[in-house]
Amino acid sequence: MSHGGMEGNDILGDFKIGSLPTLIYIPDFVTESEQTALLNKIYEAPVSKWKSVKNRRLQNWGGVVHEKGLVSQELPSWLTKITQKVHDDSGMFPLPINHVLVNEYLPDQGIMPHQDGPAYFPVVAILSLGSPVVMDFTPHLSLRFCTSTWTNNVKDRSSNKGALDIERVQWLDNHSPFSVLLMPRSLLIFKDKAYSDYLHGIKDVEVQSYNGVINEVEAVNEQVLDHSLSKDVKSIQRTTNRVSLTCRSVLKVHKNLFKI
Ligand SMILES: O=C(O)CCC(=O)C(=O)O
Ligand SMILES: [Fe+2]
Repeated sequence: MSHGGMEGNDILGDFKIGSLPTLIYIPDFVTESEQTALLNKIYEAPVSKWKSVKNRRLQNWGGVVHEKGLVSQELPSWLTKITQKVHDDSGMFPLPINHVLVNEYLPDQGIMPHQDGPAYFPVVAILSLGSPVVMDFTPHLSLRFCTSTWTNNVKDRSSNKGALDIERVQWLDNHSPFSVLLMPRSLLIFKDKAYSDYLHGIKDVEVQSYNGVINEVEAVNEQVLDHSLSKDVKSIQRTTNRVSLTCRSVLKVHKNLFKI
């Protein structure tokens, strides 16, 4: 099914940012009125739908994610409208999007650097609403480079240690931290290495610098429109809440808990 607007776009060609092959940033993915409609639906949900976690509140849609998969619940139609558009326009999801996490951050809240859980297929799309923020990506050394792992697993330590050290240094040379400015109504997608080799997080501060973000050109375009972006010092003042919709595909789906 096609949803207009993005037809004919070569997503990777037109919206890839930074040096990784699978990091996509699409500004203005939804309109102002779509943003308002989504926020209305999110805030119409009963208070019991919100779960408070450290430093933010969240709503879980699509079912409960366990280590062994998803005990699924149908997404409401106001959400499938957006997940279908994300799926079809991006062409980055081999499976339907069946899970959406809505995160709400007050201006001084963020999310610790983390990697998303193993139950998800390694691609994520984040729709940002409300206040702009900067998301930081930090290289995350895989376990095979950790000393304790190779000491335990590798029989011939002397010959393998050197090779592993070289590989480790090469890996670090190829992975640098970077940051992305997430403007309201934008969509960020990361997949494969951008998903597995980096932690992602948002600082819990009201003022953030966007100097050097890999999509800084985006900030320059938006300054005139968005008063939360200061031009001279390249900073964002987070004056309102930010609400994000994290869209993912869980591979294993169970219709009910008893079948797990
Ligand atoms: O709010 C965001 O942009 C990030 C959310 C996130 O990383 C997550 O839900 O795993
Ligand atoms: Fe995440």
